[in-house]
Amino acid sequence: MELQKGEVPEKYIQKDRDGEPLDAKFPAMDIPVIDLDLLRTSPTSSAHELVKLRSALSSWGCFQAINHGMTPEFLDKVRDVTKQFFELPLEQKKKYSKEANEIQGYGNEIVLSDEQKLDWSESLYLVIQPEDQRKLKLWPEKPEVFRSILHEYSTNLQLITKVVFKAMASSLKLEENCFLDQYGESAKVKAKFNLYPPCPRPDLVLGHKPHADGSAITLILQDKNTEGLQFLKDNQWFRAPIIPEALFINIGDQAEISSNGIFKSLVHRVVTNSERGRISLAVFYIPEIDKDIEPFEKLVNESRPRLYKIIKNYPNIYLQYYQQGKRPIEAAKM
Ligand SMILES: O=C(O)CCC(=O)C(=O)O
Ligand SMILES: [Fe+2]
Repeated sequence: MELQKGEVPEKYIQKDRDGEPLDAKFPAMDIPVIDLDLLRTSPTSSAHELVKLRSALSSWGCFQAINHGMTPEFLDKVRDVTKQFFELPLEQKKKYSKEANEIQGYGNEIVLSDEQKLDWSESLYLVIQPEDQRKLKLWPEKPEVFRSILHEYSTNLQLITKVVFKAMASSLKLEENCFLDQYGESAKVKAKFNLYPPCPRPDLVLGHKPHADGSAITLILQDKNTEGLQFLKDNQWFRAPIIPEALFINIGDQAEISSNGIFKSLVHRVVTNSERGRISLAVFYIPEIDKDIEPFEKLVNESRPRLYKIIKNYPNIYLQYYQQGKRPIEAAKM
């Protein structure tokens, strides 16, 4: 259904709020801005960035990346095509609808039970890598530049994810390819375009329910004007600040496992706003499903025992646990 201003149907009203309205003004996260250019250059110039990166990923599990190789103008184009797609008449968007039991395509979140509270959002979910797994018939033809912009964005993210995984490894004093090798050359990269329309009851309704990502890492292009993303740390919600030219990068469960829990995959959610809608583009980097995902041996020692088992096909585990209302990463704990 298309979400409109007006009455909010019961199915969207969150019950287990802890007293506080969902749109309370929470503090902003204090996370660093990391310059990817400094990470690409000499070891000496990157040393300081690596310390910042390790500290950010072990406390907040996220950071903002600048000098990632995409211009602010290009990021605005990505935001524009996202907006233009969601502004198409519903009939046109439905041409790209998810088919039964499919996650790729346009629509609302998957409903797994009758009691499930619904998110105030629409999304378009597309595999972007490996290229031969793209389902082009689900890639919008309107706006006309949608496909070429997404292709260019995807090419850029391929380079960026390599830099980020190598830096994550170096910050842990590990061999720089260890994350990339564990996750495989054909790791899946999925793009999720989100629209959170204005909502008449932001105090009661969420744009995206609390969850941690099942990816290794997620790269988010945030709306330039409207905040909404929040992270839970020590039982308190914090707002993710907007830096228009930055990519917001967060750790998902699989990188928490590989790092033996040093990097944190935090629970996050998206709140709504009564005046303005919000768009975002989240890109998930998902290891090959037949790879063994487990803590790097060098990160297991007497002072830091092994916290996670070997797991395979985490997306499958994720769905089962999520369905039961449990945190999927529990399945991997020793
Ligand atoms: O909209 C956002 O900023 C983040 C969305 C998100 O957390 C997700 O799709 O997993
Ligand atoms: Fe997420």
